[in-house]
Amino acid sequence: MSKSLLSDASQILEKALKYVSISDDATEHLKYPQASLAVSIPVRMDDGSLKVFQGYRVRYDNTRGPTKGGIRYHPNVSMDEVQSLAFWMTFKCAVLNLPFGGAKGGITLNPKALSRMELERLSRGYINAIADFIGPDIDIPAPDVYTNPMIMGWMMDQYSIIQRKITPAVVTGKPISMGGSLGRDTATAMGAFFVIERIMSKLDRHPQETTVAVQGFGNAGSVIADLLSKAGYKVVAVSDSQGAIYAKQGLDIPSIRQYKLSSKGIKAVYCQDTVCNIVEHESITNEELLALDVDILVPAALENQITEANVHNIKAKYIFEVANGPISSTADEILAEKGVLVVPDILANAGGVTVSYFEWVQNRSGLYWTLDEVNQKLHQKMVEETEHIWKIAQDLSISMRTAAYIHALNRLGEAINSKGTRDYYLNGKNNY
Ligand SMILES: NC(=O)C1=CN([C@@H]2O[C@H](COP(=O)(O)OP(=O)(O)OC[C@H]3O[C@@H](n4cnc5c(N)ncnc54)[C@H](OP(=O)(O)O)[C@@H]3O)[C@@H](O)[C@H]2O)C=CC1
Ligand SMILES: O=C(O)CCC(=O)C(=O)O
Repeated sequence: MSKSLLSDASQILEKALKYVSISDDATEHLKYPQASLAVSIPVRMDDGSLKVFQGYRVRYDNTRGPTKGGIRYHPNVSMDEVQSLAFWMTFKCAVLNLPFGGAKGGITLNPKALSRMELERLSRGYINAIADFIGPDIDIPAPDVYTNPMIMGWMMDQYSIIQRKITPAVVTGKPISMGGSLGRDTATAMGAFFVIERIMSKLDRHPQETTVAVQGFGNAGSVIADLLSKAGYKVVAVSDSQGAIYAKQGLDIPSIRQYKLSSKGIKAVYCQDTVCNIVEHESITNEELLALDVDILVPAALENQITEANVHNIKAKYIFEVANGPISSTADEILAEKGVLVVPDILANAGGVTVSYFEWVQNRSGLYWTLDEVNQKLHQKMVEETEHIWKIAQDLSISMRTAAYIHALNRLGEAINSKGTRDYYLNGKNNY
């Protein structure tokens, strides 16, 4: 039987726990998701038929605060995937020292096959089904793959209808007009950019002589490609679910973003559309993109993209995991042996949840920040935690991933131990 994604994801704990003195109770506590909810969501389709979709929400651990994590709409969503994503959120929030635990949600579907009205009914139906499981002090959803501010707006509105009061802090990543934060739309990539810049400067690498390939061209991938190319990095390849394009001399990212907005796939750029100023390039596959001889590889699509099957083809020197879980645990070990520097998801993509935290704070205080304030605070947090993790990795001669988990485990272990044993004596009420 193949290993579940969650058991593969949690392999890292064994490595990190060797360096951390936390109690056996705390260790045991972190092995399992605290609460996992599976729901059926009936949706009236535009043609009058009824379709039932499967949805999930998992709260992995709430010791450090209400749980936090995005909602994914994708055909591959399963309970195992959502539990793994919630596990990563727990450690990510601890790495960034946010007052949150980890959660994640998802619905199994291809959202591209639904009309806007069907999507809205589905999103509101999902909130009806999970309303008792979430809340501004309990669990706070946000966007992830194939969800966006519009969907977050519907979800916040539906929750407010159920509660009979406007409750903006129940969901982050909302439209600005509904209490969203400035800078949340670019936050995942902006946070990753701050981490990349800090690590490249430590390694004395200059943008102009650094080539980059980015897999995935959505909220995270398209913005990081743009930020890097504007900073002078040579972004030579980008991709989406349909395929990739490559240009040795570097791609014109703003034009490709513009082109992608018109909802044509990246590969269609190859057909030399005259409206965009796109440099000469060739069409390659996603698999070929991962194997390019570049300095930096940025997986920004889905999990398990680099596994035992293709890890030996990887030529990049540095990998920044903007996607969650793009490297399997076995591949991660092989990359470490090859001397590839991997900056893990729980640091590299934590800008999104960090600005979600800022949004939650703004919603609760009623005071809203400028874009500069948001980005300055984001910069400060990303750089501070990058420095901590870099130092742990250097001091102990271990990978950045193990260092990041050590950093998170110290914070989580302390919080779990501070709570004592009261959780275990609440007569079944320990799942709030
Ligand atoms: N949004 C956020 O705030 C955060 C996201 N992340 C993580 O970043 C990753 C990307 O999320 P996000 O950008 O928000 O998602 P989006 O839905 O905005 O974009 C996903 C992108 O990935 C592409 N894609 C899908 N499947 C594949 C595939 N098999 N190969 C290559 N590309 C593929 C999509 O292609 P197409 O355009 O053709 O559909 C799309 O360009 C995920 O792992 C997510 O969990 C992490 C932290 C925060
Ligand atoms: O913004 C958030 O709350 C969560 C974002 C997310 O899902 C992630 O970091 O993977």
